[in-house]
Amino acid sequence: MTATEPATGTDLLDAVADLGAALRQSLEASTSTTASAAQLREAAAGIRAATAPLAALPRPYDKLPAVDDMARAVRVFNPVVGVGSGVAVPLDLRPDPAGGGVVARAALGQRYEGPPTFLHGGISALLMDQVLGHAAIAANRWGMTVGLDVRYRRPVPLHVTVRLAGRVAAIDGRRTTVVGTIAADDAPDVALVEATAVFVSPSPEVAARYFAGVRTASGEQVSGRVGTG
Ligand SMILES: CCCCCCCC/C=C\CCCCCCCC(=O)SCCNC(=O)CCNC(=O)[C@H](O)C(C)(C)COP(=O)(O)OP(=O)(O)OC[C@H]1O[C@@H](n2cnc3c(N)ncnc32)[C@H](O)[C@@H]1OP(=O)(O)O
Repeated sequence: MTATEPATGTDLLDAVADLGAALRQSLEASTSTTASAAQLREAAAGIRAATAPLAALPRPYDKLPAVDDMARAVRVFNPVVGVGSGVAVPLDLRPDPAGGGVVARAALGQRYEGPPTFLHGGISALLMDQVLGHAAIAANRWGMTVGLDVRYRRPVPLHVTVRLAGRVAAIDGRRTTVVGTIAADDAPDVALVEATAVFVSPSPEVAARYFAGVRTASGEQVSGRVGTG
């Protein structure tokens, strides 16, 4: 069982993951196709037709999806790790066997392009925020990001397997400092991106104020207890 893998293989979860994969294929194809204007319009019409029945059955945004598992920090529509998200990679974060922290490998596609043939820097920051956040959670230190420092040493190539890693560097009260890198998988010691994030666990009063209205699919209030256990 991994940090980001959903708890159970239900039919709904399988379907959510299947739609997520189709959405990602669609986004990738739309950013890398040479199709004609007529072909693009036909695709747009088909996608709109497929979307309408989903949009007719909305879920309130303060009600968590039935497929989420907050106790294990599994969020199925998370924009980085969520298997149901069209914009997610999705990253498959696992405990780092080299000791401490978490690690994932992925090849990033053209839908994440910034400079031609390279990853968008904002996407690197997004990925690092999530990876470092999971490293904090893996150390039982869930918190909200209060600071994220990203150093872009070299551009991250698209379509090449990269290694994304994070580990807790310091703990101070409710503050957790986490460091991490993005590197080519075949040169893991040469950081292309270096990041440091500070996560702060909200005080109980603040957590209650922020999340009091949030309910799980079965109607339970969401507690501040988030972990990977
Ligand atoms: C019931 C909850 C369930 C949730 C379940 C989640 C499951 C997750 C699963 C999977 C995802 C995992 C991965 C996610 C990755 C992405 C994370 C994000 O995108 S987070 C969104 C962006 N971040 C914000 O919107 C924060 C905005 N900031 C705030 O709301 C507040 O600053 C908050 C709540 C974080 C802290 O507020 P205070 O009132 O509780 O605490 P104060 O007293 O201000 O600070 C506490 C300590 O932290 C230090 N601190 C505060 N800000 C700091 C900063 N910028 N740098 C350094 N230290 C700072 C302070 O100096 C203080 O330290 P001293 O106790 O005095 O030593």
